[in-house]
Amino acid sequence: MECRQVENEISICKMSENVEEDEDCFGKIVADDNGFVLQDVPHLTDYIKDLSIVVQNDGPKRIHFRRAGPRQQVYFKSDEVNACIVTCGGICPGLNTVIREIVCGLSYMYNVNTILGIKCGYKGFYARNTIPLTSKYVNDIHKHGGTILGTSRGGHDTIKIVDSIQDRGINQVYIIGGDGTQKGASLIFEEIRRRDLKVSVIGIPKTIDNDIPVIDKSFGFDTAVEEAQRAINAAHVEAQSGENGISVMKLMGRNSGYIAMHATLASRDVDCCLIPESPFYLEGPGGLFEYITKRLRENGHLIIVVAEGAGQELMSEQSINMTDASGNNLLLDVGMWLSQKIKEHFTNIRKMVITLKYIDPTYMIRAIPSNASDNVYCTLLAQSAVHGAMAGYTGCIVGPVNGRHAYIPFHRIIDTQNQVVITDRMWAQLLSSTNQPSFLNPVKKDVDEKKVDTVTPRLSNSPTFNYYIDDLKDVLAGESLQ
Ligand SMILES: Nc1ncnc2c1ncn2[C@@H]1O[C@H](COP(=O)(O)OP(=O)(O)OP(=O)(O)O)[C@@H](O)[C@H]1O
Ligand SMILES: O=P(O)(O)OC[C@H]1O[C@](O)(CO)[C@@H](O)[C@@H]1O
Ligand SMILES: [Mg+2]
Repeated sequence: MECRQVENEISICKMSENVEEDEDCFGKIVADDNGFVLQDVPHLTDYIKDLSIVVQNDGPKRIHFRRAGPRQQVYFKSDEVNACIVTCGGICPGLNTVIREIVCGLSYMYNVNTILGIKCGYKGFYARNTIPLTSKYVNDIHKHGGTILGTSRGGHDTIKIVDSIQDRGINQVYIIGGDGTQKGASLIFEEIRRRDLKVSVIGIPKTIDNDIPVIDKSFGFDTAVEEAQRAINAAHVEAQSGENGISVMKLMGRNSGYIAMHATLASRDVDCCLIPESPFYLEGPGGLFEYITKRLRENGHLIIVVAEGAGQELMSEQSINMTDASGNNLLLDVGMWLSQKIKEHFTNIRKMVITLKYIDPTYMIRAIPSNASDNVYCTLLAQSAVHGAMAGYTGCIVGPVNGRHAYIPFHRIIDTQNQVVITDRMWAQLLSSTNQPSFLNPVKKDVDEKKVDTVTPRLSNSPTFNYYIDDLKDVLAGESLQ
């Protein structure tokens, strides 16, 4: 019997003989037809035969995903593989690491030598030259921010892209990008499938906003939060040194306030964190101005971190209704607007002396190379992607779900966005740590009611809790028990 310990918890064994059930002291071993065995734990019903079930939950079954990793069955010969890699959307720490590790993974683990870099995002498939990628070429790229391939927004034309894939004889497509990119990847996969092409399409989710659902977190997020600490430190020094010092700092987060929330919790110097998921108001009891007054009185200074997507509904007078090339709404500068409103209120109306500094490190936190933990994470993602493509999986992204790397079908992640759930524990912890108002019970609202409908839904259920990796399925060499 060949046994293997998986992550210190689960012993999965492959039997050379067909053992159906066995007793091991007080443990149980149960085998299935494929030769996989479950090292089960004792249960009361093993020895109390008439034990009755008190609650029987017949609700819908939980969703499981196929675990990522190497497989016994590989569907591509090394010299047959013609792979390509493309990066799309905004930049993010770790892009180059993922590129490097896909190239090295293909080359070292599967002896693949034909890998093309597609230049400048989706439009590069039909409008640009390609870059031949080798392990030597990518050797040092993880030490640099950005993407060596270049990236872009817009320009997704499914037919032209798939024509180009077909014309070039590409049979593995690695697509690194955020929510928009993965929507585009899903369309490419569908067209490839419609044409019956032997082409694996694997997405590697990228976004510092951490807004991709299902996965635990996206790469680059940790690095961005860490870099934000440097800016918060500067904001703190400025605020501490000025008379009634107020620092307003804007961080990225179009629809999701994860960076702002984590940067606030990590720093302990931030007095107030404003995110898109939690509408706020300025005037009146429980409002931001009242809180600023209180903090200045107590502490002499204060730091506000605001996610770029927060408070958009408050800036009705400046509405621009414009989109970028990918169709994303262009946001108004909430940091600038908020700074102006605070100045007006305290200087003009309250006749107070304040020293306000507006700090905008938004691009600085995403233009850097990934930190150590993101590097490890990027490597695991890239290797999972390579194993998946070589094993013939397609139409999916790779990513960790409840701590285990998995293959997740595109359709699971493209219809929703991951957002901070303000009724969840983490936001509650942030409110307790900053002591800021929750803004949940406004006496006076500044919100332009007409605009509220146009903003992203505020409360969503955290989808992560509903997803599990089934340890029994697909753990060893990729064969499912079912
Ligand atoms: N619904 C869609 N269908 C097809 N392609 C899309 C779609 N949305 C976006 N894309 C394409 O995906 C690419 C990147 O999209 P986008 O600019 O929205 O960035 P993203 O991948 O969401 O990354 P991020 O927002 O984190 O920077 C663009 O080339 C865009 O044309
Ligand atoms: O200015 P750009 O490059 O369009 O990117 C800005 C956007 O990119 C993101 O960082 C996502 O990548 C958002 O937070 C932000 O709104
Ligand atoms: Mg996006």
